[in-house]
Amino acid sequence: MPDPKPEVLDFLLSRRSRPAKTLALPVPDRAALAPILTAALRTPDHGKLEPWRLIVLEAGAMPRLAALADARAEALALDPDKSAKGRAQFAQSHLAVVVVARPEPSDKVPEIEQILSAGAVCLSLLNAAQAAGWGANWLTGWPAYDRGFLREGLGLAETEFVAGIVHIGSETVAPPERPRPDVASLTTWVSE
Ligand SMILES: Cc1cc2nc3c(=O)[nH]c(=O)nc-3n(C[C@H](O)[C@H](O)[C@H](O)COP(=O)(O)O)c2cc1C
Repeated sequence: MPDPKPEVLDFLLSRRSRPAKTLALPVPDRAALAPILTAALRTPDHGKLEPWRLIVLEAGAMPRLAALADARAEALALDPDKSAKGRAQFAQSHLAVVVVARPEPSDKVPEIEQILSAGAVCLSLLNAAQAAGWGANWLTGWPAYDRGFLREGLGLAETEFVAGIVHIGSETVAPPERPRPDVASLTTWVSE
């Protein structure tokens, strides 16, 4: 017989992100973050390869990363709007968790499955943070794809990449709900 958990289902049916720039203090401390990170890594992982790792960016790291985003934007000759967005993601944040994908060659587990597992870590992290009462937002942005930023700012190896940067903090505003997908038009039922 099913063992329903209506509270969990209600949560999943109503959960939503908050824009990172609207997240404020306080943010979870290391003790409060621990179960959120544990839940995030309790993620389907074919072959138990653990093809991901986490980097927690605390408030003290943000000015350095914002300055590096500026420097990289200048080196890449990015337009001012794009440059400012890259900086703001770090300058305005008090806490973010970088989910790093690190797929490895495997005869058994195709790379795409390892990458999908990293995406699943991002959603689990988002859900766990929201379930714990925090606002959260899964972002990438150009710094997440800039090898110079990743190497110098986050210490990523060339084989690693960012699956997501999940910002976590206190909710201040609830913007209008975004339109949600039409399940019927996206679902095919096969019965014979
Ligand atoms: C891989 C990935 C990267 C994303 N990057 C950004 C981003 O850089 N900027 C942004 O505004 N939203 C970005 N989003 C979208 C938001 O995280 C999110 O989908 C949106 O705010 C609604 O989320 P919700 O369904 O949890 O409410 C990204 C989503 C994914 C899956």
